Amino acid sequence: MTPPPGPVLVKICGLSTPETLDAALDAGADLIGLVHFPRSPRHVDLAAGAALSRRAAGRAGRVALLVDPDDALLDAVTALLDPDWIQLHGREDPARVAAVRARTGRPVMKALGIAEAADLARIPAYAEVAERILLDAKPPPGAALPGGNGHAFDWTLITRAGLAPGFMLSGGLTPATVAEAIAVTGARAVDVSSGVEIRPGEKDPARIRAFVAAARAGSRKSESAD
Ligand SMILES: O=C(O)c1ccccc1NCC(=O)[C@H](O)[C@H](O)COP(=O)(O)O
Repeated sequence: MTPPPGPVLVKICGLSTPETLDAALDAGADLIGLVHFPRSPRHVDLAAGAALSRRAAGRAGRVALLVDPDDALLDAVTALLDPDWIQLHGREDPARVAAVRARTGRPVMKALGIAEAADLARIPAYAEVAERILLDAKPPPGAALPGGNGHAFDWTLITRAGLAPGFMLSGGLTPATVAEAIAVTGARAVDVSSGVEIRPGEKDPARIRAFVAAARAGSRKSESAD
C-alpha cells in the first residue's frame, strides 16, 4: 500500500468513554480504536462500542479491534458498530484475513508482532490480503494481552529492512518518543494506547492532545528532511 503524502495518520486506540473519545476527535485523531476483547482494560462491549462508534461517525475512521474473532462476532460487530476498519490482533493467518475482508466488506488492518528482523518476513503475505499492516511490539513472554502492552520494539529493524512506508507503527509510543519514531522509521501512520493513559484503560485527554501534536510536528520535520 503506497501511503498518501502529507501529515502522518494518527490512531488513538482503546478509547472507552465518550469524554476521552471526544478528546481524541477534538485533537484531530484520524482513526479511533475500539477494543472488543474482554481481557483488555480497554474492552468495550458491543452496546458501548456501538454508542462510541456512532459518536465518532464522520469525525474519524472507526477501527473495531478484535482478536481471533469467529464469524458470529464479526457479523455482530459489523452490524452494531459499523466500523470503517477491522483490526485483527490475534493469530489470524493470511487466509483468515482474506476471509474476514470478504465476509465483512470492511478494510482490514492486520497487526504483526515484531521483536527481531526475522519477524518482518511475514509482512508480504499479509500485505497481499490486508489494506494496512500494523507493526506492533511482539508481546513479552507471559503477557496477558496480544497488544496494548506499552512496549516498543527496535525501530531500526524497519530502517535496516528498507521497508516501504505503508505500515502503521505501533508499540510503546508516547508523546515524547513519537517524533523520533517517525524520524527513524519514516512511518506515515502511528498508533498508541498505553502512552496516552494515566493507568491501564484510563486515557488522558492532555496526553492524547500531546501525542497528536507531537506526531504531526514529527511528520512535518520528517517531510522537510526528505
Ligand atoms: O489495547 C489493548 O488493550 C489491546 C488488547 C488486545 C489486543 C490488542 C490491543 N491493542 C491493540 C492496539 O492497536 C494498540 O494500540 C497497540 O498494541 C499499541 O499499544 P501500546 O503499546 O499500549 O501503545
